[in-house]
Amino acid sequence: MSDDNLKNPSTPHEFSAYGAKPATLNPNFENGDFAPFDSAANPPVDLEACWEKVSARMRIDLGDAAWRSWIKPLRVGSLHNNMLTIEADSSLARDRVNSQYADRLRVISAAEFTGVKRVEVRLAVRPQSIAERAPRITDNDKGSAFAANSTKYDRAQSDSATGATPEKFDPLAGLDPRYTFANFVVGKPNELAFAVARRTAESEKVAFNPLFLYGGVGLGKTHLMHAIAWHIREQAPSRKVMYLSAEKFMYRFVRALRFRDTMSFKEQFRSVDVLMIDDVQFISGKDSTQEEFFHTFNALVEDGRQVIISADKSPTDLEGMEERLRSRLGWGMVADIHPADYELRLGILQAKAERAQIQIPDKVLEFLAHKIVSNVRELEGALNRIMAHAMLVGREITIESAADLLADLLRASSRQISVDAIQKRVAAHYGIRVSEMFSARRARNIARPRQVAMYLTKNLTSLSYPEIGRQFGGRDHTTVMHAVKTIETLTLSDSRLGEDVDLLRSLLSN
Ligand SMILES: Nc1ncnc2c1ncn2[C@@H]1O[C@H](COP(=O)(O)OP(=O)(O)OP(=O)(O)O)[C@@H](O)[C@H]1O
Repeated sequence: MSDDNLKNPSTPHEFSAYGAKPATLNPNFENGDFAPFDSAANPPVDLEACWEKVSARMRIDLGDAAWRSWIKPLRVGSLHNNMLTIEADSSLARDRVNSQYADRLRVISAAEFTGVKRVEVRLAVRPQSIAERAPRITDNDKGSAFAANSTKYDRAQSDSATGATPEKFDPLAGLDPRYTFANFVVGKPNELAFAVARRTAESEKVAFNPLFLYGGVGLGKTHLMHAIAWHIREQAPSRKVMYLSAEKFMYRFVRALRFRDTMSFKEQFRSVDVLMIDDVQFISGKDSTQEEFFHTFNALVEDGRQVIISADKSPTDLEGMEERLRSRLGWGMVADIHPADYELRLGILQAKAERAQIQIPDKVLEFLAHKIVSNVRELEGALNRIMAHAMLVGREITIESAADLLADLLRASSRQISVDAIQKRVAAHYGIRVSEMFSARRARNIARPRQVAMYLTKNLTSLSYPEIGRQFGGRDHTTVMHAVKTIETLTLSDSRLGEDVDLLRSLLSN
């Protein structure tokens, strides 16, 4: 869709995947076997015209940059049984739109597809794009599990990498323009990561090498990585910065092997001033990619170039990563991003609502900050839904209407159990102080409840053994493993303990 089309919605829309076809026909019907849209339930709908309106509203809503990156390349596919299919040109783009903009697309589509009683939105990859796809990488390719995190940069690289000729490589294409330091809200849980990221971006000389940022899903690692790249690009344009996901690093490496082009691969990566690799855990268990990464890493660090890495775990907890690489990754500055606390969640909501210039009452923002505790991405998703609704109905949103709109998210969120809640509940049950969960005391009346709490944490949360150890006063992961095994065994023979554990589990789960 060209920008002109937006200004003039009557201009026929270039529909490259299918050729120019009448807008009210379903392009999914091949060989001229066209059927009117949704003939059973609704009158024919001018899909192109409706989609243009949706797209135009998304443009106003998201701002030009995000719209250009993510919405503009989408095509309207079909509308069948109230299911509107929107097509992206790659699975990376589809997943990204799905995770970031689907709610807003749904609400706006429901309003703009007039004449249709109800619209559900589904995102798909344009069939032509699937056919064009390069053969998949066999080295344990994680595929779409990672696609949601990929940027347009990845998509551009991936799409251009499908041809047989060496692709033109833009090392910074597709950095998300919203991911800047200015747009990053700082609070206790992320202040260290923010400070070192800023320092690294501002330093003319290599600051910490490597800088290793880690934290759970959706807590802002990619945001900080992009912010560093933006800052360097603006302040020191002569420095050569390369940013890419570890998935893409592997992709490019495998491709270089396939085209026997490893020399130029090495040259490309070793000639940069700053190398940024996002989600490095992706290469866990991928031995040859790790080997190549190890050599690239060493070459750069030895040559005094800056390396910046992000991952979902600390270097020592990266399972499936070679020991020598894990230890190198931990050599420089390691900074973690903790889950956002209430104040930070509220701050992020306020900043985002303010930027979107949409009035949401404080009470509603506070309600969201209390209820959506999983991660910032989900928090953003919830706010987007509320803002889209506020924009559409033009009425002030209340806590009740927010709760209705977010019923599914709130249910999922309330099922999440925190270590803190487990420790408090177990301590209360056994009549000990919560602080004993972290203490070094080994007396049986303290040690056993602590083991029960570790066992429940392993069972009711997704935390790893090392992470649990840290939450229990910095204990070693082997201590946690021992505790879990002990309780598992004891509950088989000690019915009293078995009952205690069952009771606690059900109290915590409901
Ligand atoms: N402190 C913050 N201030 C503003 N926005 C934030 C903050 N933290 C996270 N976000 C936003 O939350 C969303 C998710 O962040 P991001 O993609 O950087 O997470 P991530 O840690 O890289 O996740 P993943 O592990 O899935 O790769 C982004 O839209 C980002 O802008």
